[in-house]
Order: sequence, then C-alpha cells, then structure tokens
Amino acid sequence: MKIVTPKQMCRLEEQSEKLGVSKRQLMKNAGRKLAELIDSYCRNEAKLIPEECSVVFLAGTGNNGGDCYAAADILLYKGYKLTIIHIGGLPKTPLAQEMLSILPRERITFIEGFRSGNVEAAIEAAELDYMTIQPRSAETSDDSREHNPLDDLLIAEKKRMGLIKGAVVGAQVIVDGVFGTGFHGELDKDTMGIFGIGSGAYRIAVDIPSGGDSASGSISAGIFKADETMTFGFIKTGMSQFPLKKYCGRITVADIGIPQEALKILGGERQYHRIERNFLAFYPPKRERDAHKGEFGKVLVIAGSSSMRGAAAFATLGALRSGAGLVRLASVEKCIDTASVLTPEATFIELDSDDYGYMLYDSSREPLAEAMDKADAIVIGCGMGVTPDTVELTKYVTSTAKCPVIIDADGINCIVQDIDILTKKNSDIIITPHMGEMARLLRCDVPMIADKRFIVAERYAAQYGITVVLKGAGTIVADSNRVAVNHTGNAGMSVGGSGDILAGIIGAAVAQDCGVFDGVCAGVYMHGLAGDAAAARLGMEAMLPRDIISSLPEAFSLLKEKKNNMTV
Ligand SMILES: NC(=O)C1=CN([C@@H]2O[C@H](COP(=O)(O)OP(=O)(O)OC[C@H]3O[C@@H](n4cnc5c(N)ncnc54)[C@H](OP(=O)(O)O)[C@@H]3O)[C@@H](O)[C@H]2O)[C@@H](O)CC1
Ligand SMILES: [K+]
Repeated sequence: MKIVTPKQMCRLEEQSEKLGVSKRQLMKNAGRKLAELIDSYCRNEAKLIPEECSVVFLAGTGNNGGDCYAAADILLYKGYKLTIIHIGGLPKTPLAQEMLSILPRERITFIEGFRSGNVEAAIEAAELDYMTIQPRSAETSDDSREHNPLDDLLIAEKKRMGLIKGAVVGAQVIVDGVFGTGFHGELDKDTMGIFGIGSGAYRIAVDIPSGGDSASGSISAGIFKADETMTFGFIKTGMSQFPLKKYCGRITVADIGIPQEALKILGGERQYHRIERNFLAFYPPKRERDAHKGEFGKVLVIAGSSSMRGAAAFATLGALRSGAGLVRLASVEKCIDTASVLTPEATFIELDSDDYGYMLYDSSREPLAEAMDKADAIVIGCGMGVTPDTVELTKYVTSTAKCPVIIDADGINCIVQDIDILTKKNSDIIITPHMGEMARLLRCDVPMIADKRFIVAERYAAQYGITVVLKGAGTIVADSNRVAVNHTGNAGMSVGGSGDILAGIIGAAVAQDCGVFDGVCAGVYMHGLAGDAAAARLGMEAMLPRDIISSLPEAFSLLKEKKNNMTV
C-alpha cells in the first residue's frame, strides 16, 4: 500500500486541482466520507438513531477544521445533534471559512473553544489584582463593592469552559479536526485540557490525531487519543511509526477522489510503501515439482563465537526455515558443535579462533573465499564479537563478495570501528541496525534519532548506496529510491536472538533471487508474521526466539492463503 509524506500529500492535492478535481471538491469528499463513518458508527456499532446522537466537532483554524464543517453539513440533515467547538480561533483558510459559512447557525451549537484577547487580559489583571490588592474586609457588603468589568469577563470565561465540558462529556462521538498535516510544535494547554475530557465517547481523528507529526510519527504532549483515524487519500508516513501509531486507533483510508494520474507528480522522487501481503506476490518463489536444492539459493552465514553460539544457530535456522536450498555456517569450533546439533541440515566451515573464542582473520580468508564464491547471499555478524580480526573479516567479506551481504549485529559494530567497510564494498550491502546500533553508527544518542527514523534510514542508505533495515516497531527498509514500512510483529519479539533470525530469513529471501530491496521487505514481513503467530499461540511474555522459527511454517501458510486480503 502506498503511503506518503505530508509534503507529497500537499503536492498531490495541488496536482489534483490542475487535473480538474479542486481542493474544494476534495474537502467536500473528505467531509462526506467522515460523515459516512460517523453515521455508520452511530447506527451500526452504537445502535443509536441520529436524534439520540450528540456529535461534537473540535474544529481548528485550518483545513482539518474545514473537513469537520463539510461533514457537519451532511450529518445535520440526517438528524444528528451537532456541536462545533472552535479551537484556537475561527477558521483562517478560505476553504474552511466557506464550509463554515454554509452551515445554518441556528441548528448547530457553536462554542468558542478559545479565550478572547480580553479574557487573557482579564486573567492577567485578576492575577495582578490578587497579588497586589489587600483582601476586602469581611464587613464590606456585596452591594457596596465596586463593580469590576473584569469580573464579568471571568464569569463569562467560566461559563464558556462549563459549556465546553458539558458538550464534550455528553457526546457520543468526539471528532478531532483541530490539526491535520499542518501541525507543528506543541499543543497548548487549553487544547490538551479539552482532549482530556469525554472518555466515554467514540473518538475519531480527522486525517491524523491532532498533536501528531504526520511526517515522522513523533507526538506532542496531550495528543488526541483516537479510537479510529480516518485519513484522506493515503496513510501519512508518520502514522506508520510509534509513538503516533499508538494514538491513531483503527486507521481507515478514505478515497477523496485524487485522480490516479496525479501520482505521476511523485514519479521522480522517493516512493513510500507499507509492506502488504499483495505487495509480496513474488514471495516465496514458486517451487516446481522437479526443482532441486540448487535452485533455492545458497546462504553463507559467518557468525558466532564461543560465548555467543545461539546467534549463529538462529541465523542458520532462520535461513533454512525460509526456503534456502543450502545453508553453510562458517564459525569457530564451539559454535559449530552447538549449531550442528540444532541445525543438522546445514553444512559447516570451521574457522580458527583466538584465545577468547572469536574468529581469526588471516587463516579464515582461504576457506571463506571458496564458500563466498558459491554463495548467493552472505549473512555476517550475528554473535561474532568485535575484535580487530572480526573487523578485518567484515571488511574482507564486503570488499570481495560477489553476492549481496547482510551485515547484522556485531557486523554493524565492526562498521562503527571502521567505516571503510561500507565505502569499499563490491556488491549489494544490507545493514540491519536496531536504534542503538544506528545511534552508534551515527555517533549520537538514541533519543536524537528516535523521532527521525525515516530521515536517518533514508539518508544513510543514500549516503552509502546500501539498503538499511532500521529495526523497531514499524521497521523501515530504505534504499536510495524507495522506503517500505513493516507493520507485522509485536513486542514479544524484543528479545535477544530475534534479530539473528531476521538476518537469516532475509539471507534466504535475497538468495532466492527475490531482488535485494524486495527480498529484504519479504524477510522483514515474514519475520513479523511468524512472531505474530508465535505470540498468538504462546503469548508475548512467554514466546522465545525459537518460537519465531517454529512459527515460520504457519507464517508461510498465512501468506499463501491471504495474499489478496489487504489489512490496515
Ligand atoms: N489541502 C486540501 O486540499 C485538503 C486538505 N484536507 C485537510 O486539510 C488538512 C491540512 O490543512 P492545513 O494545511 O490547513 O493544516 P491544519 O493541520 O488544518 O492546521 C494548520 C493551522 O494550524 C496552525 N497550527 C499548527 N500547529 C499549531 C500549534 N502547535 N499551535 C497552534 N496552531 C498551530 C497553523 O498555524 P501556522 O502554521 O500558520 O502558524 C495553521 O493555522 C489535512 O490534514 C486534511 O484534513 C482535506 O480536506 C483534503 C483536501
Ligand atoms: K486531526
């Protein structure tokens, strides 16, 4: 499924206008879809007739608010009780102003959800008064008090707040049209306060939850928490990332009539996708009845050390359980002893180790050179340790391999030691960092990159001409032209060993001639799908990485069964 950045969305809207579908029409369409959603919720889920349903629109000053007015125009004539609370001011865009102007004012309750300048001044003055004037004596009668016009303003302000609270608390549906793609910075306290009330109602966000950054997925404190988000045209990139994703609830994509032809305007730039089953039509490759093992790719795994034996076994098993025809593990003796019990289907190349159980470089070159020549994909790094020898080994592999190389875990830590590993490459390179490893590569802290995941993955991929798999909830796969986001997987997979399996699965997909970017996407998706199957069977707390491997058969069945079933 295609997703877009907010900037791309703006350009699509502009292009749509040029192709004859005006922004006004787009907003009308957005309003109609929103009204349909609200109507469907009230009738079908809440089982209420419109006359029993109070719908409160929180409408901001931009076009996100305009969508609310367009929806209100439709719902009004169906009989819904409508309240529109203007948040932050009256509409400022001509389109939103137009949509508001056509609403019959007498049939909708309008509330100013913002303080007028006078009230701000009154509150300031009252605070000053409180601080500087002595308290009145108890004997002073009410009548003898001097009438203060500021008091009137404060009483009116209290009343206004009461109206807002009453409307929101009594609503069956609260619609957040405060900010859409135009949001930046932080939410103000008043808006946060309003978002915090009305817990019993169904909460629908228009386009994105207000307070969310639709490009990156970062959020402002007090963001609107939606049960459902109706987004227009396409899912925005930020909605695929945490923490924003958590606040979207169920995501519905509404077609608002942007002409297909408008997409051509994005042709020359980076394309964004969400990895879907139907996106993976090529995966797994078809197996003819007379096929033999040589046709399904040979994966060479260079991994493990005497203190991290499981990592090598997991990567090897991940590749074997994902359809690779032949998998060879090159490692130190102790690691091979363990792996050969766990994965007797693999073949092994024993490499010399140092006194601490890590692979040596010089003596490994010759046996590796022969194995590399035969490989269709190489996985290097899982549990390998970071020593001068493993750094040299990683550099040697990337500079001489003729097939794609997947660099994982300690392989990435080796790059941190020597960036030449990425500059002297001889073939396609895929790196699979989690946020900590990515921060190490960029020599910064995790929080510095946490809300810039797209930018970080895209720029690193473009800078080195590689494919970056930035792991975490909503894993991002980026090369120089494309970005794909994954949505399978769960928190039960956040445990040591899970990443080693992913490296093996990707190795198998790439070795099976699925293409580098597409193969990586397939691997990432399958890894998450197997994790989801394991979590469904065992629960997120109890599942182990080995359960991801044992759930791969189920994941492949699911993939085959439901290839055309799109889920959002
Ligand atoms: N274009 C189209 O054809 C269509 C658009 N559609 C809809 O339009 C939405 C985008 O509309 P939009 O561009 O008007 O931006 P929106 O998010 O409504 O608000 C911007 C306003 O908020 C303000 N503001 C921002 N942050 C703030 C803060 N922290 N605190 C306070 N104020 C803040 C900001 O101020 P400024 O940046 O000017 O300082 C500006 O005044 C989109 O999401 C979709 O719902 C659909 O109808 C389909 C057709
Ligand atoms: K919104």
